[in-house]
Amino acid sequence: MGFDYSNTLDGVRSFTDVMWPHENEAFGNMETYLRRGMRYRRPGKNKTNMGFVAHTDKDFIIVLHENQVDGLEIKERDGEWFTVELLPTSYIVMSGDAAMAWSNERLHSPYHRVTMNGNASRYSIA
Ligand SMILES: O=C(O)CCC(=O)C(=O)O
Ligand SMILES: [Fe+2]
Repeated sequence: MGFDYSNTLDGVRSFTDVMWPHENEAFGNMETYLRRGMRYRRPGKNKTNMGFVAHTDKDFIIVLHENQVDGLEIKERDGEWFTVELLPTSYIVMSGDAAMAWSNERLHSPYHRVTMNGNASRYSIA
C-alpha cells in the first residue's frame, strides 16, 4: 500500500481526508513528514522470504507500526540480527542517517531489513 505525493501537503491531506474524514485535521499540518505504507506478501513456495533488503533510512527519525506480523529485523553493532516483536499497540522508533549525522554519530542509524516467515501478509506504516 502507498499513496501518491506523500511528501507534499496536498498529497498528505488527500490521504488523511480519505482515512479520517471527520477527525485528525492536525494530520494535514504535518507537511514535513514522509509516510510509507508497505505490504509484504506471505512467502510463496520456493520464493525468497526477503521482504526488504538491509538498509538504513535517510530520515531523521522513523516511527513504525505493523499489523502484528513480525518481520522487521535490526542489526546490532556487533553484527547480529534480531527480530523486533511489537505488542499490538506499540510502535518502534529508530534514528535515521540524518540524526546520526546531526548528532556526530552519538545516535546510531541501524541497518534493518524485513524477512517474511509464516502464512500472513505483513503491513507496516512508517
Ligand atoms: O516494513 C518495515 O518494517 C520496514 C520498512 C522500512 O524499513 C522502510 O520503509 O524504510
Ligand atoms: Fe527502512
